[in-house]
Amino acid sequence: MFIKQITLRDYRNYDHLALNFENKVNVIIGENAQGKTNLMEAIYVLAMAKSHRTPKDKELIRWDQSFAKVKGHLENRNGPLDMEVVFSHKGKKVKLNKLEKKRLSEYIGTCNMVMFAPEDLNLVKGSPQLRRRFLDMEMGQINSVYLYHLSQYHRVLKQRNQWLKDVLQKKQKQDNTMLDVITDQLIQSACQVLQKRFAFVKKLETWAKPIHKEISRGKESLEVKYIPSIHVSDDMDLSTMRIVVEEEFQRLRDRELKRGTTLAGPHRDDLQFVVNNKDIQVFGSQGQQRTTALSIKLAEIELIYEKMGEYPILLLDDVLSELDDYRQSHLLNTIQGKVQTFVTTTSVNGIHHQTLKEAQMYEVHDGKIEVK
Ligand SMILES: Nc1ncnc2c1ncn2[C@@H]1O[C@H](COP(=O)(O)OP(=O)(O)OP(=O)(O)O)[C@@H](O)[C@H]1O
Repeated sequence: MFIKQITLRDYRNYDHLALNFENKVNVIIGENAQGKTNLMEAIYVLAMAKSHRTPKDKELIRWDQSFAKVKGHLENRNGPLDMEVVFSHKGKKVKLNKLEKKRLSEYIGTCNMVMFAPEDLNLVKGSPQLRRRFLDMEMGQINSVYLYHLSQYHRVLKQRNQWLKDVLQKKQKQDNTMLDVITDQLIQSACQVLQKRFAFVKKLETWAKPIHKEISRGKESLEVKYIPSIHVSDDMDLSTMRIVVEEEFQRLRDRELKRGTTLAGPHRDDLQFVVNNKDIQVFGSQGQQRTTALSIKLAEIELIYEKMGEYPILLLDDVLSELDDYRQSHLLNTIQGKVQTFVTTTSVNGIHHQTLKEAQMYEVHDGKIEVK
């Protein structure tokens, strides 16, 4: 899969932009605050209908304008494909081959993308929220059933939390039958989300293990574990899992009523990265944490290929210079010739690799881009 052309209209600091890309490495060079990340974000938005750096769609609209549009002309294994996302103050609209899709789940997943930005280097040592977001974004684009259950889960969770809060603040009478009904709905979606996350993490580990071994020059062995807040495990079938989750919610009921919030479930879970039997969030060096983040990203590329039969598009936003020569080479060697890649950098100095020498170069200055 690759993007042949992107058009932007009033997107961040771009008023109008139409740019053609090659199915190879495309390098976007520019000084700070010229629009490099904005362009990467726009490419990401084209596939995911939301930004990787803000949950607020309105921020994407150019200041003082009423809407922002991102359009792309792509080529996948089935032929040409047109994608379009429009953000306005009323909301967003997506179109596939000029036809509007009412549900985002019918749009997301058409074009797969892997983004590697400096904040991804925090995947290991950052907050659990970051790792959950990573799981949800990556799984959502290759598994629409997961996306469906996840959105159900969040919808019911919000409702349940509101109910618990209202009871705590005495705005609502405590009605246990009502709580039972909402809890039952929550458990149903929670078990679906949990089962799919367990399966994804297992696959991710299978791919990441050998990649990690190679980047660490055979010295380290990586394990990736899903850490649930409820004592369920990946060998449980759905009905066993359900019983365990139900019991946990029974046990937590009084505490939840006192605290006014839902205390366990997929929204409280985490991922753990273990290298040579040590949790590297706690014990890992910065280098080990980077190697792990890179292995996970490279594993994702392979996982998407396995699941979708096509390589995703790779976005490397200001991240090459954060990796040492060996990790850089490993990354570039892996993607060479098979993955359309976008790289942003303030300078190509220090990036020595054949791939970059053969890349298409673009220069960005104040929301305008020139092909070099
Ligand atoms: N909604 C918006 N409307 C207009 N301009 C915006 C909007 N949002 C951000 N900008 C501007 O876009 C500019 C470029 O931002 P961008 O994040 O793309 O920089 P960059 O080229 O990646 O720089 P760096 O190397 O520092 O990351 C910033 O000056 C910012 O003020």
